[in-house]
Amino acid sequence: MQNTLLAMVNIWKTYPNGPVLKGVDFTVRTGEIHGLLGKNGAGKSMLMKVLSGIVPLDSGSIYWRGEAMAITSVKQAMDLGISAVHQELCLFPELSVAENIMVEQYQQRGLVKHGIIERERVYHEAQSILDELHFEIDAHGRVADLSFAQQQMVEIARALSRNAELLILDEPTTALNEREVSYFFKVLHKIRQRGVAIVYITHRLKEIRQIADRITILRDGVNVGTLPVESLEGAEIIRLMVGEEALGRYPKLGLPTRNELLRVEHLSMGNVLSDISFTLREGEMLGIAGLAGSGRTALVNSIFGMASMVTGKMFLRGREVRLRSPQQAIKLGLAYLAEDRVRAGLFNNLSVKDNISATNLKRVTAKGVIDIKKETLIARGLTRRLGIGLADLQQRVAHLSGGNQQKTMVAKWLFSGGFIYLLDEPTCGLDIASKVDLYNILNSFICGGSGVIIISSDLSELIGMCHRVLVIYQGRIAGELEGNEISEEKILKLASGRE
Ligand SMILES: Nc1ncnc2c1ncn2[C@@H]1O[C@H](COP(=O)(O)OP(=O)(O)OP(=O)(O)O)[C@@H](O)[C@H]1O
Repeated sequence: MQNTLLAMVNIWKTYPNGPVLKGVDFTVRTGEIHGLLGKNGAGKSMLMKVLSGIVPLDSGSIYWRGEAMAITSVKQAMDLGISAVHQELCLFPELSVAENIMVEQYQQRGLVKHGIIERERVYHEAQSILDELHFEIDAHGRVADLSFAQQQMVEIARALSRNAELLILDEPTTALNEREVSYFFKVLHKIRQRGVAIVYITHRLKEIRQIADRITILRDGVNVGTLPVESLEGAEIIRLMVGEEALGRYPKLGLPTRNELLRVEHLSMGNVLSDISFTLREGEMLGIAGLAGSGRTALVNSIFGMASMVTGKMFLRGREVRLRSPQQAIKLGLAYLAEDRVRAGLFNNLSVKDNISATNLKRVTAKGVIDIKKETLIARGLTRRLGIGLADLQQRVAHLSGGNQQKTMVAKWLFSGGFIYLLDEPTCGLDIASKVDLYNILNSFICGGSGVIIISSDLSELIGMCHRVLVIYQGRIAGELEGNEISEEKILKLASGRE
């Protein structure tokens, strides 16, 4: 086992609903970046929870540097040198960067003298850790004032300051823009050069190709392959993840466009949006592209009645409307899947069924009483169509995998029964098969005469699925592309103000 830092052997974990990890073997070598892939619910996060001491295993063995270890707590995992950075960061926003990095190590590093914390030394030590990693972050700054990407760096600095030898990163680039991702990758390379191993969980195959040395693919709680990244074609990875040949990734429909559903005229909002005009027709999927901060999200917020100081006109099926609240928007047939939904829009302690029906109880209520049969039937139909892996509809949302929580959020809005769907980054966190499921559901909506607006930073998704794409640059429509004109090059040119 030369060079092997970690070996997890025959790991089992079962919940009342059934086994989640079924005898998984998993190894990590010193100083490698190891991609961990698999469909939503395959067991990736669970395997890492076992490794980082959050969840106890039922049976199996863990070897650390060749020695058998029973990892029974997060502290013990950290003491060994195993640190996880989760998607929901665990920082104190009101404290400084230095305090966040050092807070657990004051005693250990001798930073407390006569009961008083030596602030200057705290800042100095934290700054030298940040500088050594080439993170351009001021240790005096308040965490709440940093971007998400910078906060992630602070978490990583904190983990490395505790001498982590294995860093677990769970979908670390989800909230980063392209520039931040390329900076982040440089950081990961530097960390690897220090001999630290990284387990990198993601659904983005392109990233895996760029960054990983080896990959492991989990399917339904089983390791179906650990291989060097260059030995596998993308299609082969997908086949291993999904267990079958992947069907067409973008099932775009070419429907004849019909009546106008939505018309926006000269919409402006402070200095965020300026003179935006466009239409959406029945049977159409309209993409909105633009860099982070270009005004993409502000645009859909203002259409959904969530923004103030909006000027201009809006027409639904030819009739002028003034939307002043999301409630009013929902009533008139708009549905909005917001970008910041990650778990925030779900009631964690309620069942999947209750979460789905919460947006439109009227649809399942007769004479003031909820028709449970109808509610169950619709919820079951939606969870099946979206492929939400769950034992039963009563399962609490808190116990779903991240991707399945995401799909529940989508199901919830689909249930609301609108005819104009505003979707902000709808496939973020979904595996490849689930993305296709979602596209097919959207197709069924446009076939039924609805219209869909998708904001996405995934350009191949926009190119693959949309009939038209509006590109926003600094709050204005920089250009509109249609049919074969829609290409990555053109979108990027318009989005960066170069055309
Ligand atoms: N506390 C729990 N109780 C019961 N089942 C659970 C619990 N936590 C997770 N599970 C189940 O374990 C399975 C694996 O979940 P896990 O979070 O590891 O998936 P994942 O591969 O990380 O997926 P994703 O890509 O969606 O994040 C899922 O079916 C999930 O519902």
